[in-house]
Amino acid sequence: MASSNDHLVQSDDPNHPANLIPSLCAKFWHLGWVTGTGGGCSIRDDDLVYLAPSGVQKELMKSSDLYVMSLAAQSASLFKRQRIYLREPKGLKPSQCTPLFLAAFTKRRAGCCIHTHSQWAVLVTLLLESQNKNVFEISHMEQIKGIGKGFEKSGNLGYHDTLRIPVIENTAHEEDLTEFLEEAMDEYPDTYAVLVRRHGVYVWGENVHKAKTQCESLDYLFQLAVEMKKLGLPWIRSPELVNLQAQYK
Ligand SMILES: CSC[C@@H](O)[C@@H](O)C(=O)COP(=O)(O)O
Ligand SMILES: [Zn+2]
Repeated sequence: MASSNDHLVQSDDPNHPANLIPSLCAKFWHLGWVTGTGGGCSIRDDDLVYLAPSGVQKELMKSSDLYVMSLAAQSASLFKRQRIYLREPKGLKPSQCTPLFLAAFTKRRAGCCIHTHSQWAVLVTLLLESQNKNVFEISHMEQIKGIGKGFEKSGNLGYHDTLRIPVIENTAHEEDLTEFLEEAMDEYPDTYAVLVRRHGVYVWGENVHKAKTQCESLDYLFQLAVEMKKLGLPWIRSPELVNLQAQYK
């Protein structure tokens, strides 16, 4: 089966998922999102899901290293943990993030899901841990407008909206995060991301462009939040300040 379906990862089109995953991961490595083999990215093109191998240097991946599966065949399988691949590269194992990426594809019909080990995301989860909180909230920041309003909703959040990103606790094995990620999606149906304590973040979007720009906007906001905390500035603008602004309108 493996070699017969090599055509699934062979294309001259730079926007083909099999070419995009390696090129995106190479870019993400420079941002510190996928260093030391951590993190990754998966793309769904209609029923086909493209996945990276596990434990490889994600910035050095080639299209021939990728796994391909049918999403429908996956959901139809009686044995959810048994995965059927249309294409499997030799001598590699599929990413441990696979069930988490599949959750974004099946529960939110995402076209792309990115997992980063960004230190900004990790630091935000640590700051929230010290406050006993399991949701990141920030308001009145222009970059919030880079995040969509939610699943099956059109348009993006506005400047006056509060962005909320749930946090789940880390587990010893990546795949054990799946049930908690799914629970967070149910509790926050409009979220496009879930932070993982002391680990990183999963971000998705309806297509590659949206997943990438939302991940960039969130990383920007996580970094900003860490710097604000250092300066003693609150993440939610206080009502007093809102009143003060209204006074001088
Ligand atoms: C530095 S090891 C990180 C892994 O355990 C995991 O968290 C991860 O993000 C990547 O898993 P992988 O199976 O290599 O795709
Ligand atoms: Zn990870």
